[in-house]
Order: sequence, then structure tokens, then C-alpha cells
Amino acid sequence: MHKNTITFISKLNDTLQSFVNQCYELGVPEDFHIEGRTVSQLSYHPIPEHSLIVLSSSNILPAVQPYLPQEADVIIANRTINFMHIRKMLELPRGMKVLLVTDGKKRAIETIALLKDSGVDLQFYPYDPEGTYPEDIEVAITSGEAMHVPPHIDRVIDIGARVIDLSTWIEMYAHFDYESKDLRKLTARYVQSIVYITNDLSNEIQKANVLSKQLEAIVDRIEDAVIAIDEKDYLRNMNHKALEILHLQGRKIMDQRAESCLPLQFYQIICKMPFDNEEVMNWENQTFFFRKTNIRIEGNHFGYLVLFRRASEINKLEHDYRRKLLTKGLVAKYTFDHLTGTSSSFKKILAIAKKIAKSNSTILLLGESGTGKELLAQAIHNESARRWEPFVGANFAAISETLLESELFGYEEGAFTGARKGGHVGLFERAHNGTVFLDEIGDASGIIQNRLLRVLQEREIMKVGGNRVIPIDIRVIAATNRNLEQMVRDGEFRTDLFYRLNVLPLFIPPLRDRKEDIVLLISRFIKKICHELKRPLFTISREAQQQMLDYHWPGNIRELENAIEYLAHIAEDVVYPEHLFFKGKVYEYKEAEHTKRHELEIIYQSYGSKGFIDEIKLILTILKEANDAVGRNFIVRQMQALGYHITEQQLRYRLKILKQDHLLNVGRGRQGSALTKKGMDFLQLILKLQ
Ligand SMILES: Nc1ncnc2c1ncn2[C@@H]1O[C@H](COP(=O)(O)OP(=O)(O)OP(=O)(O)O)[C@@H](O)[C@H]1O
Repeated sequence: MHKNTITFISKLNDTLQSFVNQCYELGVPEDFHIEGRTVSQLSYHPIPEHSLIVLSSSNILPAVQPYLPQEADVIIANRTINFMHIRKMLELPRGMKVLLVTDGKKRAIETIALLKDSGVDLQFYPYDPEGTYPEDIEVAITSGEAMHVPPHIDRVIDIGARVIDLSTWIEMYAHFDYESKDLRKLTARYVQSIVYITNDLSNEIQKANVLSKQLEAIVDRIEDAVIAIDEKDYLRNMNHKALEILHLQGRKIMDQRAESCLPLQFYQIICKMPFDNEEVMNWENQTFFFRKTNIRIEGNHFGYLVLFRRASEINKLEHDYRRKLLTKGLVAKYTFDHLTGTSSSFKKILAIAKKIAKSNSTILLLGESGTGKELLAQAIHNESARRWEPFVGANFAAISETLLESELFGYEEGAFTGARKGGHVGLFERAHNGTVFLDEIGDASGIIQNRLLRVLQEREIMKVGGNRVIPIDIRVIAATNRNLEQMVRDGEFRTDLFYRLNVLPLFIPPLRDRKEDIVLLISRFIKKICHELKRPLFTISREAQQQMLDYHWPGNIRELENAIEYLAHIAEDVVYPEHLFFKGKVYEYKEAEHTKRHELEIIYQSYGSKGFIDEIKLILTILKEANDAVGRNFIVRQMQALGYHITEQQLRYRLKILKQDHLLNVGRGRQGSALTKKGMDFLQLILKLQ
């Protein structure tokens, strides 16, 4: 029989194990004999006689009682946290919500009390299998009982079973009359484990200091002014920029209440501001862009961050960026404000163009040469979300085919004789994130069409002589004055490429079909050119203006602009008919037949999509056969006789559309409607296509 036997008893084996480990760690005297029993072992593994019995908790006393030897000495252990494991908890952010899990709520509450006494600053919730706890908890802490942690919590910190505290050890030593030197050794060892963790902590604190200095340096280098305020309204960080804007340099404000150290009006602004929204605010007569964001760490809220910057600085940045693009020739100069025109057809185009500018889809601009397709493409780019990114144009009629491929896709170094060192970045690559304008697409050769199709389908390019694909993000706007549909039919243009491009087609009517715009354009160009030439403004006589309105402008707006420039050189204050170089020329409606037909086809498609075609065909046929202007009543009656029931209101709407598209003329008052030449052509097209 050993003289100094201690028998530890607990419910769980792990707890017994941690007690035995603690004996070795503390270096108990050699004549100590350690025994261990779980409660369930007691029935077949009795407690040795004369042993000092140490119970893990008073809870197990009733279960142990029947097995206690007579006059046994029993100590109920005071238990404490194993400090070696406390570190894991200190890594969690202060005040974070955590679930404390043991085998029952009571012990969880005890452990929480212990942890709080040890200075652990977390928001603990005791786990109760039947109870509730906040749903957003993401971390569980357990003292050796990870098996009870609810399965949806992924992060579990096991701080091990609680160990026996110093007071119980002293009580055990006293029971066996150990000398004071043994006690001193015990306390020294016990305290040492706390010293280890203190050392660890001081290292951690040093590391944290370095990190915080690094963070400060980084925050200071941010161009925005930054303020971090914690959830209790204390200022935790503020960079130089913020100090400067708020005139707070040199003041000791860190870790003070934000309300008491920030200028009151400023404080009110940031309090009222919604989260995660860019806000424009005025402060001391300057405009600022503000942004306020929550600071969340592992689902817990730790205050918020305010970032702000003077609008003028942002404008400067954007300006600099644009200037950079400009020097590379990658900027779209024109916006919708540069597009002149008041005719209803032109206004309709502008309205559609503004709408489709916002989308990312490919746009196909159709129209005769000089109608403003490139101008519109630039305006669309500048109205889109890509406006700060490059706008790159390629003209398929202007570059030779041999050059075109390397211009579009770039080439690798050594791709061919004469290839530049370092290779060449192609147009598509330069346009990355921006817009590519494919002008005169109808002039692209078969080979280029194949390559283009690939780019549009795959959104990636391969350089000439290269073997690597480069992904690109571009918006495509294509333009042509040719009839692509006819070209497809004639086998000159790839069908699949046509469908890729024809996503959002937009037809710009020739100038002769929107004469209302001519006067406005004339006055705009006069101002522009006189300003450039630094000459006084001039006017156009009524007769000359009438001739200009009657002229058919085959070169469209470009021709009109050139005409005004010419006049600015030759005319004094007033332009008379004799100044006009096209005087006497007769308007012949023989401009590109294909463009005319294409326009009619687009009208056909648009009526088709509204389901009007049959009715329109009937209306046009009635008008044609009447061979004169007829009233609405007449048309309604004729249609009814042919089995079509249409109200006068419905008819009025259809006539309005036909008039807008110049397919018929509607006379004033009771004069009725009559077919135009264009209307006649359109009827023929319907008959042909049906
Ligand atoms: N609505 C408009 N308002 C003012 N100027 C315009 C307008 N449309 C075109 N212009 C001017 O007319 C000229 C021709 O325009 P643009 O080059 O865009 O035409 P385009 O249809 O692309 O011609 P092309 O098919 O020959 O390339 C340009 O100088 C442009 O500034």
C-alpha cells in the first residue's frame, strides 16, 4: 500500500487524463501515488483504502457516495481553465459572439464565469440543447466536449478539460503534510504555466504593434480620407488626409468618442448617411464623395468605416485618365450633345440609341455615308458604362487586308519579317473593357469576317504568329452604308457574322429625308466654322436656304458641313444662290438602291414585329387603287367590305406610323391620305416578300 495515494474520480475519462497530465506537469513528489476512476468504473474497480479522494465536481458526489470507503477523506476540486489554451481564444476579436459548449447549460455557465474572471472579453452564450442562441454565431468554444457542438458551427476552439486549480493542490499537499519547500516548488511550477502564456502574449502584442504600425502606414497612403469608428462610437483610425480635411492635425483624438472630437456637423452627416452607397455631400463649401461601410469580422459587427474624397480630385483623376487615353487616340470625343437634329425621325433614333447605349449588346448602325454613324457610335460609347474605357475604331474600307489582320489582333515578336521587336498590341486588345467601332464592316474581306466571327463568339483573340488566347471584354458597334442583308443573300457576307452584328440595328435616315434638320445644322456649322476661321458670322439668304433645302445632299451631313466651310471662305455677310456650287443640279433619286431597299426592309421587320403587315398591306392597296387622297371613313369601310374590322382609332394610329415612315402623306383637315413614291415601293416589297 502506497503511503500518499490520491484517487481522482470524474465522469469522463478525458477529465481524468487531464488531471493525471497536470500531476506530471506540476512535478508532484515521487512518493505520490495517483489513481483514477470514472464514476461508472467504481462498481467493479473499488477506491483504494486510505486514499485521498478528489472529485472532479460536487455533481458526481451522490453517484460516488455508495462506493466511498468508510471515513474517506474527500476533496471536491476547484477547477479552472488551462491557461495554455487560452491563447486560442485571444485570437478572436474582442466582443465577438461565441457559443460555449459543455455537456449541459449549468457547466457552460460556470465555464463562462471562469473565462470572464480570466479576462477573456468575448460575448458568451451558454449552449443548451433545448434552448436557443443567436443564429449568426459562427464559433463555438468547448472545454473538451466538441461532440456536443451543433453541427452547423464550423469553427470549434477546444480549450481542453478544465484543470485543478492551485487552491485544491495546496489542500492536497496539506493533507499529506508536505513541507513548505514542496509547496514552493508546486506554486512555482503552477505560476510558470501562466508565465509561458504571458511571454507568448507579449510576443503577440509586439507582433500586433508592428502590424498596427504597418496598417497605419497603409491607411495613410490611401488617397481617400479614411475614418474608422468602432461599434461604441470610439475613433479607432484616421489617416492624414482625414485629419487634414477636418483640421484635426496634432490633436489627440484616437480612442476618444467620435461625437466629441469630430466637427459636429460632419459627425451628423456621417451618422445620417446610409451604408454602402456613394453619397455626394457638401462640407465647408466643397463637394465630397462619401462612402460608409460596416466593419464585419466573421459575421460580427465592429463599427464602420467612412471613406471620402473631394469631387474635384475625382474629376481630376478622370480627366488625367481620359488625357492618357486621348494621347493614345483611344477616346470618343462626341456625346449626344454634339448630335444636332430636331426631326421626329432623328429624335426617335436618339431616344433608341440612348436606351441601347446602356446595354452591352452589339449595335449595328446603318445609313448612307456621312449620316453621322461614327458620331453616334462615339456618343453611344460615352453614354455607356464603359465611357471611361477606350473607344477604338477600325475602318475596314481604309486599311489594306494584309495590315488589317495584325492591326486588329496584334502580332507576336518575330511573327513575320519586319515585325516590331516586342510584338504589337492589336486594336481589340487595346479596346479591352471599352468599345470597338467596326466601321464600314460591309467592306471586310472573307478572311477578316472569319476572324471577326471568332472574336465575337468567343470574346478572345489570338495574335498573329501567337499560340495563346487572350480573353477580351469589349462592346462592339459596327457600321456600314451597304446593304448587309443583300450581301448575305449574294454570298458576300457571312450569315452567322451578320446575325452576330445585327443584334440591335439602328438606321440613320439620309439628310434629304429629314429636311427639318438642315436649317439647324446649317446654323451650327456656321458658328463652328466661323469660330475656327476666326471670321465674323454670316447668314444665308432666304432663296439660298430654299435651294439648300431642295438639294438632295447625297453626301449627307458631311457634305453639308463641307458646303458651309466652302461658303465661309467665299461669302461675305450673306450667302446668295450664286454662291452655291450645286446650283442648277437636279435632284435625282438614284442614290444607292440597296440602301433604299434596306430601309424598307427594316420598316417591314418593324411592322412585322407589331403584327401589322396584313393590315398595312390592305391600307396601302386601298390607297393605291383609290389613286387619290382618301379619308379615314373610306378606308375603314373598304377594309370592312374585305372582312377586316378596324376602328377609326386603330386606323388613325396606323396612318400616323405610315406617315412617320414617309409612306404616305396625310393632308390637313378633310384632305385625306395619299401614297408616296416610297409607300408604293414598300407595297411592292410586301407583295414580293409574302
Ligand atoms: N447629327 C449631327 N450633328 C452634327 N454633326 C453631325 C451629325 N451627324 C454627323 N455630323 C458630322 O458629319 C460628319 C460625318 O459624320 P460621320 O463621320 O459620323 O458619318 P458616317 O456615317 O460615319 O460616315 P461614313 O459612313 O462615311 O464613315 C462629321 O463631321 C460629323 O461631325
